[in-house]
Amino acid sequence: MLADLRLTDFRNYREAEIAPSSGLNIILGDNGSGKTSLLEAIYFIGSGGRSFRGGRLSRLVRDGAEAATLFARVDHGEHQHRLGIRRAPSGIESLKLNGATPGALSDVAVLLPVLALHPQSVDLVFGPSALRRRFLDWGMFHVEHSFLATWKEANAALKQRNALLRSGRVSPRELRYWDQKLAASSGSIEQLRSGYLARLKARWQSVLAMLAPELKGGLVLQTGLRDGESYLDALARTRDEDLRRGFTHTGFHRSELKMTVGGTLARDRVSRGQAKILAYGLVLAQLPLIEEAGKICTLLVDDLGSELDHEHRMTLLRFLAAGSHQTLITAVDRNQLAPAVDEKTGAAARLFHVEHGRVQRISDDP
Ligand SMILES: Nc1ncnc2c1ncn2[C@@H]1O[C@H](COP(=O)(O)OP(=O)(O)OP(=O)(O)O)[C@@H](O)[C@H]1O
Repeated sequence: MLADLRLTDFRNYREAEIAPSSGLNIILGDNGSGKTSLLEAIYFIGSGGRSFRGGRLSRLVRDGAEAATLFARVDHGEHQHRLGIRRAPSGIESLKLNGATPGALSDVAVLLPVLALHPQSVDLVFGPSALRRRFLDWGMFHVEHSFLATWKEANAALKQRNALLRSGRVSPRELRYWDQKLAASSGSIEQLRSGYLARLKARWQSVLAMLAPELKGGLVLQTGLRDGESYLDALARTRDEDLRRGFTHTGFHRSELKMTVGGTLARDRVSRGQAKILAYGLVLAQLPLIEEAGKICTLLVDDLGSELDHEHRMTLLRFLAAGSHQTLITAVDRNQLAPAVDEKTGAAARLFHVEHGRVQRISDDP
């Protein structure tokens, strides 16, 4: 959970600080004031250097500045950690965790599980399978201890196998070696994925039952393996094509997470508003799974209103306001959140106002 964040030269912020509460936080401000950028900065830390906005990451650095820096204090279990990231237009320049340099961005990201609801969330429905697979893997990264090591192993085997395929001098013995490595780690990942997916799907369906009971959602993981086929068999089957194209066509990296509604592929059937509910439901379904693993999620909610009708928006807001996780919601004004975030729930929220890249706390909340 985020205790506080100081950002320098990030988007339109020259220098700003925010200390959100552990519950509901509302960030108010006019169009273009910097609300999304604030959420984006938090997401950047928790996602290991990504943005939910799309576009070039070099644009995160304020115009004319050399680099953006983010310093955060993060409560994780009993401990508080200090995280620091400096990002130049060309890439991450330095990374600090409690004053030392961590081995990888994932060492920082694991301390701050962030989930975001935002206009591009619909990509989880309409976008390529890789996005849904990454989303599923994000949950496992936080929940399954063995996932990261297995995933790194699988990735390394995949890279080596692809390099060998492209080398033009393929030794059958070496190829068999990488087949075995890739098959074993792909099998372990799929096993973890299917266990996690069963739990995620159950949660998703109960969130949907509350948000939009007319949407009967289904999620299926397709590995591309034929009936009774192992990964090793499949790698042998696609070997000739792999050699021809210099690329591995079978493995953990090719699994498809299919989303259906009423038995039809969701992306061919639903409206944009419905897609938003399906996608938001999927994001919200991760929250309890992360919490069951003893972690507290930070949920970032940007521009909730767009494309949702009043009733769906209010149901969603009530759900968010009642949650036990740390939530930051942006809005142009408070009326957008009323009556779901009413006087009672609103009084428990911490309010911030953003103007021209400056953040000001405007409530004396708990
Ligand atoms: N690299 C950058 N340097 C300086 N300013 C930037 C940079 N990138 C974006 N901006 C500006 O930052 C401002 C804040 O954008 P942001 O999307 O955070 O606003 P917002 O408050 O979420 O707006 P809205 O309510 O319209 O969604 C915009 O005016 C944008 O043009």
